[in-house]
Amino acid sequence: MAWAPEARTAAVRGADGTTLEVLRALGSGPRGLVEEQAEERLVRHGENTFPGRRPDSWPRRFARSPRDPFTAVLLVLGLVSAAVAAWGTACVIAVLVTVSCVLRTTGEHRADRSAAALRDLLATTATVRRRATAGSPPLTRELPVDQLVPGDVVLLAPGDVVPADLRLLRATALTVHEAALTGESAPVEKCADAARLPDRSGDGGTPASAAPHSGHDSRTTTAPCASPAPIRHSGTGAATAPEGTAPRGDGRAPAPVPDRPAPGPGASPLGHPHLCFQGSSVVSGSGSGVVVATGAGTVLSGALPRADGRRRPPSPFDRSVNGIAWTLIRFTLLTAPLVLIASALLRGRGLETLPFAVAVAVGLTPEMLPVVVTTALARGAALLARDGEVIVRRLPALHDLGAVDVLCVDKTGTLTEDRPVLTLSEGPDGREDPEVLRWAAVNALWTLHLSELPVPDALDEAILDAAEECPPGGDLFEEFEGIEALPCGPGRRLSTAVVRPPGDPRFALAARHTLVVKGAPEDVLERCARAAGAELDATGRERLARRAGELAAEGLRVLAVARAARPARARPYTPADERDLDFVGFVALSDAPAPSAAEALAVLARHGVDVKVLTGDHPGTAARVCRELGVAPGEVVTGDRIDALADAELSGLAVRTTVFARCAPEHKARVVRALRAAGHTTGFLGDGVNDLAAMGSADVGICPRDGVDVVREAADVVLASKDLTALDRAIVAGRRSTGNIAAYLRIALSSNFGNVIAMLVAGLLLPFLPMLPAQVLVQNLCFDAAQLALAFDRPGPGAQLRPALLRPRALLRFVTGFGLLNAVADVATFGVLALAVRSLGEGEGQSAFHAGWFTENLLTQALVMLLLRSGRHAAEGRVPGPIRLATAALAVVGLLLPLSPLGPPLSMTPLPPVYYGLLALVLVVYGGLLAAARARQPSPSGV
Ligand SMILES: Nc1ncnc2c1ncn2[C@@H]1O[C@H](COP(=O)(O)OP(=O)(O)OP(=O)(O)O)[C@@H](O)[C@H]1O
Repeated sequence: MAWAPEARTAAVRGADGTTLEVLRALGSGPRGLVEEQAEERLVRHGENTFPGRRPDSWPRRFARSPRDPFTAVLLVLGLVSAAVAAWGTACVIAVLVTVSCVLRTTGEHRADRSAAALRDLLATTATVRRRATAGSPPLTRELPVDQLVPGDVVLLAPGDVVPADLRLLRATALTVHEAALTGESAPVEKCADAARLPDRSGDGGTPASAAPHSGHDSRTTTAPCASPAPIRHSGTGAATAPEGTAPRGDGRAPAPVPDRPAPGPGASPLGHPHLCFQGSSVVSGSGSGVVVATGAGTVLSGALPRADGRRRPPSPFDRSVNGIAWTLIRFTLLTAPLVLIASALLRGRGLETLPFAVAVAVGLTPEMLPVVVTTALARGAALLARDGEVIVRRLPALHDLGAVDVLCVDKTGTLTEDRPVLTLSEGPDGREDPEVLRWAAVNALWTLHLSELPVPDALDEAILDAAEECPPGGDLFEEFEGIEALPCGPGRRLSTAVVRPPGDPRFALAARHTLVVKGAPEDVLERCARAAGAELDATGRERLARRAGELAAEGLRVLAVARAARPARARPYTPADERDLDFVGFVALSDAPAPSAAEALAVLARHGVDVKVLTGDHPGTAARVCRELGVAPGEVVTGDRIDALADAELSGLAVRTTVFARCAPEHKARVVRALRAAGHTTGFLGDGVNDLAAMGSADVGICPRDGVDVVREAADVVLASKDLTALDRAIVAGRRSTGNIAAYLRIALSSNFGNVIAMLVAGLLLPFLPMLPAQVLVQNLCFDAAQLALAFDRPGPGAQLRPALLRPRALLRFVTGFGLLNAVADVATFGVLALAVRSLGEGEGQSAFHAGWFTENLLTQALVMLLLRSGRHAAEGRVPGPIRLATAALAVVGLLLPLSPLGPPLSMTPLPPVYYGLLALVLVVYGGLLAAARARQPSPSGV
């Protein structure tokens, strides 16, 4: 990977020397900066703006605008005209390029500014430690990420996006995802103390497990990671080492941590286990670090163009709008040589036809497409944001949202309220037993207390609420002391708390430890060896699993509870210790369906969106919830079954299936990929770290505003709440924007195509050029200005009923059909003109012909805009403001320009009045044919 030298220097500097040396070099300490110091640094270093978020200035954007492919084509045509000294054509092309660049730059600049304002609404915060004055104690508070400065001490927890480049001061089982930087999908272990990491670089680092321990629990904060992350309690009497130092097993004063040697100049700082980089995300564990680089100085900032280019596969927007654009460009580039060859072969003309050929090619170019696309999408996004319900983080995502025909959602919190309430606590014999709830509560309490989860787990909170009200009650904090927690995590469906009776920490190892486990019945039961004092054999396990299934079929969320007593030990616990357990019983919780979910699902179905539920929960629970919401669950497919299928088999199954249960993150991602492979435009709505992979695999990632940071950063669309009704409105808004873009393409391309054919026919039939290059280009300017109104149109209801995807083939068919119709109208006009100008002399006759055709072209364009705007309903319904104004203006210019003082310079003279009568006749017939052909067209969403 290549990064900016500045980024490399800052990162390498952060890796260089001991932790204390780094802190000293940064003028900071483990207690964080003083507020005044931080303010002064903010002025000096500037804001820590996330790379890629700094909007470009207008002039810079304008300077870049000719890089757009359509503008580039126009510039090439302009240069060709200048090369053959066709200065008129070259000048008009220059005007055209300037106008389109100014419009596009202004549109994009405005869209960018409002997108930046929207992103500010979602401003991610970081947890920092700062002091009010040098003598005051440190306070931990949330700070907008852009306010971070070098030297700030930042705390990290699962789900956090690392807000700047950090040198770790403390790390507890910390693993981070560095895919944004390295493309590596597996989480990477990070450690504050390089010497304690497993030896990966051959520098003699000592694994923590080999470190000596004192007689009491020496649970330090810098041990290496295990997966999933064990979370250590620092309040068990262990001497917690001051940050930047290594705790000693002998209880003496901590010693400075020996560090790995710094990498040489030019070496990748990414290899450092004690550096965390902006843009990576915390998967598990926790930690703190001092900021070594912010803003443009971060490694991500230096590597962004490459990182960005690698991240996103082509979206539906790229495939449709961009695909169409490139087809048109190829076509346009072919036009000029074709015209030249045809007029040379058929009329024996030479290079003098070049300006005309260039003008025809320019006439074919929909140079306003980028302007219309940006305006239509930005307008749709702004309208959504105004209601405060939906924020579109990436403009093309609005188009993609409109194209979504399959929406994958999780169950908890989307279809249900995620406010579980305990309904049952029963022992192995099926009888009510409050003891089961008590053990579940012990697990919940210490898991919540010891794990730094991004959001408290709703199941744990519900269990604690129920335990408080349930006799014998008692203070669970006093009853046990928590030592360690292995929480649930992506793909892990159980949690374990290790507890012991409270007592003097010096005798900690004399007491026994109890592992309290709760989680998915299948996962807990397979780790149980006994139930109700007797051995648990396969039959017993099956009976209990059946009971769990019965409870789940009632729509309850079922958790099995188990425990095991173990001799006390200092060594950390890992998932391997979750075995040989005593089954205690089941707790079950009800989670009511979300009030608006049933209605929202029905509306989505009416709008042609197939909703699929991808949940980590029990198949029975998922199926029941779906039924309660009026959705037939059909056969539920579980994660195990997904594992057994090849990609091609999964595609077929995924399309047929509505509910997927017991899904780990990779199952959700595979299902999403399978649906895309089957040709569906797939959206994914999720809010947890375990949804990240699926979000990245979907065409559109959607996340509620209170989702964890890393998921929100990955999402294309953010919802104020996890409400499917709001999402439906966003989908409809996306379809409207796409409808407008499609209308522009249909109208611009079919009239351009028709004109080009007519010009070629006329060029071959007539002894003179049917239109002078300047006329072609002025006409083009008028079309462009009028067609901009399409970005502001309100498409008819037909455009919102089905997923709207621009399909190049369907568009091509449409353009060919309607273009030919347009050409027929033009050729009919030739006949009319021939009649009307018959009596005029040669020169005047040509000018009158040019004027007549100019007027006809603008009038037919106005007619096309009215009749083809947005589906068959448009022809019947009300014509909205901007279109009415634009078409009226076109008609006025078309009728009056040849009569105005601008007429003669453009070689146009007034026509005899009889022409207007005949023209009206042609327009009426053309309008009738157009409306009839439009009525026979399939839905506008297909274009
Ligand atoms: N706090 C917890 N303690 C123990 N087990 C849990 C806890 N939270 C979840 N589980 C178990 O893990 C399973 C999967 O949880 P996960 O969070 O992946 O999905 P979910 O919340 O059930 O559903 P969804 O994927 O729809 O959000 C749960 O069904 C439950 O059995």
